[in-house]
Amino acid sequence: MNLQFSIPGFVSRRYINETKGRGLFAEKSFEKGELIFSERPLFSVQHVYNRATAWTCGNCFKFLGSLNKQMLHYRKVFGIKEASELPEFENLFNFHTKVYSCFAKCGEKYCSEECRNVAFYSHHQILCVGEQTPDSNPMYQFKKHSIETNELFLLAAQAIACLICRIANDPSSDQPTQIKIPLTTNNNNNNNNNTTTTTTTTTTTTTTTTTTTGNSSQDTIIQAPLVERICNEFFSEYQHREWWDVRIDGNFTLEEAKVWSNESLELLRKALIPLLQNNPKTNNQVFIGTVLSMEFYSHLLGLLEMNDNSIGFFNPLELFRRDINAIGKGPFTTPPIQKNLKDRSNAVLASTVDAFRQYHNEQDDQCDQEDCNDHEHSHGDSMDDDDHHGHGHSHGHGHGGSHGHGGSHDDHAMEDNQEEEEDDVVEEVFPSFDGFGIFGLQAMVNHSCEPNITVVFENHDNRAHIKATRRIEAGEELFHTYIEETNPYDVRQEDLITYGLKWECGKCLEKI
Ligand SMILES: C[S@@+](CC[C@H](N)C(=O)[O-])C[C@H]1O[C@@H](n2cnc3c(N)ncnc32)[C@H](O)[C@@H]1O
Repeated sequence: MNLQFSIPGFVSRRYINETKGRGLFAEKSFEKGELIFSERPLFSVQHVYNRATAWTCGNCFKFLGSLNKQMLHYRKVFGIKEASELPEFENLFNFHTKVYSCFAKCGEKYCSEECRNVAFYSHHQILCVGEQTPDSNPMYQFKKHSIETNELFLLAAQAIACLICRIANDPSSDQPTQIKIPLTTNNNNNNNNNTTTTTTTTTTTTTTTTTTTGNSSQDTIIQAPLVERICNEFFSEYQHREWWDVRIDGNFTLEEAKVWSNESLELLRKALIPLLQNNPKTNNQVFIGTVLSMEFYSHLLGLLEMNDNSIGFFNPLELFRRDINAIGKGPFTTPPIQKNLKDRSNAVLASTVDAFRQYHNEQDDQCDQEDCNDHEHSHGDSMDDDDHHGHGHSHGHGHGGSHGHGGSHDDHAMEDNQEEEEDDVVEEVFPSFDGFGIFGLQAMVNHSCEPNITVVFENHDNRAHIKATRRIEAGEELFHTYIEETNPYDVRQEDLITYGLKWECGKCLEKI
């Protein structure tokens, strides 16, 4: 995790004021459509609901295999026994990756050895449940609980696992020192001066006793300057509050958030404590007590909730299906494919297309029955070729949609989507990848209902590309939208309440 707060000559982070905190600013002018910067997430996960129906690499999220392998995978998911394959021909959306299994055969797949290694050594070795794990396994229980309550716990576990891996692998981490972890609320910390209006957790290895200061912070013991650096860089650099102070909306109550967090942390402790005690680098009571405390966990969840971004891009099979049938406005194969190839391809795809259509109908019925406002992951109608804004997603039950900070789906998003006709929507049969994560620089971008940037995933992997939606002058602040900015004023204000603030961009001031 290398935090980066500027790209010299392109963008830099600046402190604005107490209300807004910091923002990201252009250091040079950018033309409409120009790439401002690209970045990979620090932590990221695929939405659970999306896992069976978007078969992607567990590290970079690229769709796995090839068009044919994708199709065979979904046939297996739906129990379709058919052997026909797509004909070979040059297609814009054709691709080939290898498929590697996790070392421990837990079911996770990767597109390359490099992706498998990166995921395993950065966090997966801590979170992997292996093959044929009994239901009683605490990590299995933790994951099950996250799926049933809130997927944000999965992202938090990944962040904690990354921290543990870094400590465990750092050669200097057995040199104890005094450290301060700014866990308490920080909203408006200055750019370089990371002062918080808070008390901090002070640690020393000279004693194992814990004392309480006048401000209820604890003197605790943690080893290693590395722990300090990691915690400081993370907690000082991003806004955070306790999770239940960040976003409680119609999807879950404050009480639920507290109960779930307690249950979740208890399971995580059961899973991780034996592991931490087994490694001399991490076997420190105070370290364990701190990173697995409710104070740490609730702030970590709050930090993730306040700073996450959605990640989404099309399934190449869907692009292929649209391409051969000239559906939507995407780039089509040139020259157009011959009719016999098109017919053959459609015939091969037919059973999987039918199975997905039925699946989407069942999902929609279930949503209707449950009167659920959680499943913004619409399969289709909101997904036309040009506008993938607001492809909201839920972080499991009750997380209720992402902050939706940007997250246009792919390279078609830069077209003039404002001019898109309301009814010009294209059915999405093969589901897109849908996930969320924390991006170091994007997390510094503030909201406006008149954004000047958009986020696209044009490589069809987790690398976010930030592009200008209009000409941006040097020195201007970059804004993206956390909500569906095309909604009317009242709806936007309602949506913004979940962020605990009222925004006053030009559009809102004029009540447009
Ligand atoms: C993803 S962070 C953006 C970076 C943040 N300003 C910082 O200093 O770390 C989101 C938080 O920034 C603040 N924020 C974002 N846009 C804002 C705006 N237009 N006006 C005021 N505060 C804003 C809110 O506190 C929000 O919860």
